[in-house]
Amino acid sequence: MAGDALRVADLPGRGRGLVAARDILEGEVLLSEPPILLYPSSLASLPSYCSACFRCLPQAPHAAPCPSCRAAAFCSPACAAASHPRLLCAALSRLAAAPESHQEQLLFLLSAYSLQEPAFHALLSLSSAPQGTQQQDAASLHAMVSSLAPPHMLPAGFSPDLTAALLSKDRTNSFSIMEPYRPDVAQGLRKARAYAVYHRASLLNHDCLPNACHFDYPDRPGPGNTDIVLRALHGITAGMEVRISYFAANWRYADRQRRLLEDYGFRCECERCQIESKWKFDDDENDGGDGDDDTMEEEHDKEDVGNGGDEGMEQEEGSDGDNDNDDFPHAFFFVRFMCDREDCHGMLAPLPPLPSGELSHVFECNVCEQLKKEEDDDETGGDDSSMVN
Ligand SMILES: C[S@@+](CC[C@H](N)C(=O)[O-])C[C@H]1O[C@@H](n2cnc3c(N)ncnc32)[C@H](O)[C@@H]1O
Repeated sequence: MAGDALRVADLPGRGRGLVAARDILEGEVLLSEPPILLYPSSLASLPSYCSACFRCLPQAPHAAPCPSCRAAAFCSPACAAASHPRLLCAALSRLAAAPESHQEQLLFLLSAYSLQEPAFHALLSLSSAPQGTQQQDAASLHAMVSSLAPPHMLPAGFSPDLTAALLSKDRTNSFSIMEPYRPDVAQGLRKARAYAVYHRASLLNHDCLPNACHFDYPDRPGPGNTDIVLRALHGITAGMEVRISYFAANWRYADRQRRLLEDYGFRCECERCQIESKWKFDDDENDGGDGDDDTMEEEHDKEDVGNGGDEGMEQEEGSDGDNDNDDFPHAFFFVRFMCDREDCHGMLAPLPPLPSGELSHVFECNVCEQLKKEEDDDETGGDDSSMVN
């Protein structure tokens, strides 16, 4: 049972995290949960995605504009009835006049201040981002929310301090729900359609060699299309922490460290970082871009907990002839778990085991959704695989 797989634990040096409550099989679904907060990534994304479920909107006249704000649109009568955050709806028509650099945070704040209990409390209980320049904008963002939202709709407790506290939750705990993968769009140019915060998934800590990865299926039919689904990459022993990578796992050492320090406030000392910190690089390569795709984070610029950039491991490996195989003991991880489709940089997780416990040899990419069949491994662990679709 997916619900039995994880428990929350306090972990030295990492705050809370999710730990395997029992032995876990590779491919198992560890978590499947709806967001506590879901909000559009930008004003520009509104015409493309349903403002309730964030599926791609059908062409006019099948998309129904929100009767209140006329700026958002819904894909079905059910989504129109579900509507979208009430403060956001009330403010949306005037949001375009706000400075573009603040619009994303205003979308977050207006959506967060629309939350009811217990979701609002759950959001506030998440860990806070490190203090940074974005936090210095809290006072001006608070004033903008005050001017955009009708006073009678503002919740009890609305204050500059509460606004600052909310902002500190966003960057560290949000996942991007990305635009659909398209082979003709470079990974670094793909944008988020929405951001989501989760009660349990936002407790996942980072590892540069993760043992799990998450999937989104925003365009799948039926309910639960914005649920996050967490799957084990390989077997996990009871008591071990379950961790994901906060960005594409093939980012270079310096880029990973920079992102984790600036946006998540910690220095990664995982086994892989300890080895790669000893690698030698040309200065220009280690000073390279941060692989930001974001929004992502890419967000473009927002960091989020779970999507990545576009820097390739090949660049890292090839950068220095001194790094031989003894220095790179994790090669098999990348062969087995990184999608090799051009410009994808997704992670491959095995499909869930059969009810009998039989493990799957088919892997699914969490970015391009490609299925890849792993044939029986040869003794060298070579990449003996073929595409299923
Ligand atoms: C999405 S939250 C994860 C849950 C968080 N540990 C908590 O207590 O709520 C991200 C934050 O967890 C911490 N964190 C995540 N991975 C870590 C790691 N590998 N080492 C140290 N701290 C980590 C950092 O403070 C980071 O900003």
